[in-house]
Amino acid sequence: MNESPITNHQSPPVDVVAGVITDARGRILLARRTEGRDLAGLWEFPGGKREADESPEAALIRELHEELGIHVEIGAALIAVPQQYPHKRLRLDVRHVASWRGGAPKGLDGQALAWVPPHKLASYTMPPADRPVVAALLQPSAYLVTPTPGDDDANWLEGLHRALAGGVRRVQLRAPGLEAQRWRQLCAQAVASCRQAHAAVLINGDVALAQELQTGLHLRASQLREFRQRPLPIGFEVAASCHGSDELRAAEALQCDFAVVGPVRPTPTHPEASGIGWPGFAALREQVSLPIYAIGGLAPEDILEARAHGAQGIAAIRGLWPV
Ligand SMILES: Nc1nc2c([nH]c(=O)n2[C@@H]2O[C@H](COP(=O)(O)OP(=O)(O)OP(=O)(O)O)[C@@H](O)[C@H]2O)c(=O)[nH]1
Repeated sequence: MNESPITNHQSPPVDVVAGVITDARGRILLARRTEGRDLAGLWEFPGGKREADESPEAALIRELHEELGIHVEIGAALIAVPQQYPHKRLRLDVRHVASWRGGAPKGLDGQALAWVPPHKLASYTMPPADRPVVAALLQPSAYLVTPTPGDDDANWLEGLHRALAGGVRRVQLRAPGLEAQRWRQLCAQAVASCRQAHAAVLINGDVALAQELQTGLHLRASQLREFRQRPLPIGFEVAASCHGSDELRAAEALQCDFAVVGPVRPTPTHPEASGIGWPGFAALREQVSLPIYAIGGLAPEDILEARAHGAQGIAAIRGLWPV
């Protein structure tokens, strides 16, 4: 290691490139970091540091040849995660590997290799920057937050059906100020629709209703202080809205599955808040290893840019609600 032992949040990040190599059975290749290196023993996506004069693609091609003995063709970008570690900052730029030749990958540096079915990735201990990478591989890139229903509940349910038919697979049911009994009934119907579409569903703010309807729970930022432990058992998703690093750390301490951070851009729903922009988002993102959706004036066409700043994707009310 040649990094300074003194944490310097302003020091430029180390650029790291890594590849998602998938075999014909859909399994993903992980490599185990060898003894004597930083984060030894942890599993990671094969790759390494980019040299100053290299493009990310050239660096990844070189690293995978040196470490695994294969010649790869680089595919689509998955996510680039800015991450603060105690002694350094890095930006982990992860690409899919479209194809390779040169036979089966071999651990040429003496590193153990494992072909891992996607649903088992979470059981491998990985560095903090890899948690958002695994989430980007497995979880939805869009998180719909429902608008408050107007007078017509059927119309609102129809909007939800259309969003689900359009591919939304994670939904937060939210309607601040709606009368409790009406909202409970609407939620029960909405939960049934989400289940039918195999979409994850989280209820905003109301633990009792989430428990009753057996859904996930989305905590408002102001609720983070109310809980000392995860409010629902593992297996029921818990998420939180966060605006700064203290709230993100609180969400991580509560073992939230993911967070939502924004506004990236100013929005009509929160006109008082000026946007933090993508650099502001990335600066918060690197403080924790939680998967984080970006919110605030975003729509599906922003997902690629969101991923380039380490986001799981975008969360939106209007941007994901069919007109
Ligand atoms: N290749 C790879 N590196 C990762 C991943 N996640 C992650 O945090 N890293 C970090 O990115 C850096 C990669 O650099 P490297 O693989 O060339 O490691 P190295 O031994 O030269 O680095 P070191 O000097 O930090 O020990 C390491 O600090 C490593 O911990 C990952 O999934 N793949």
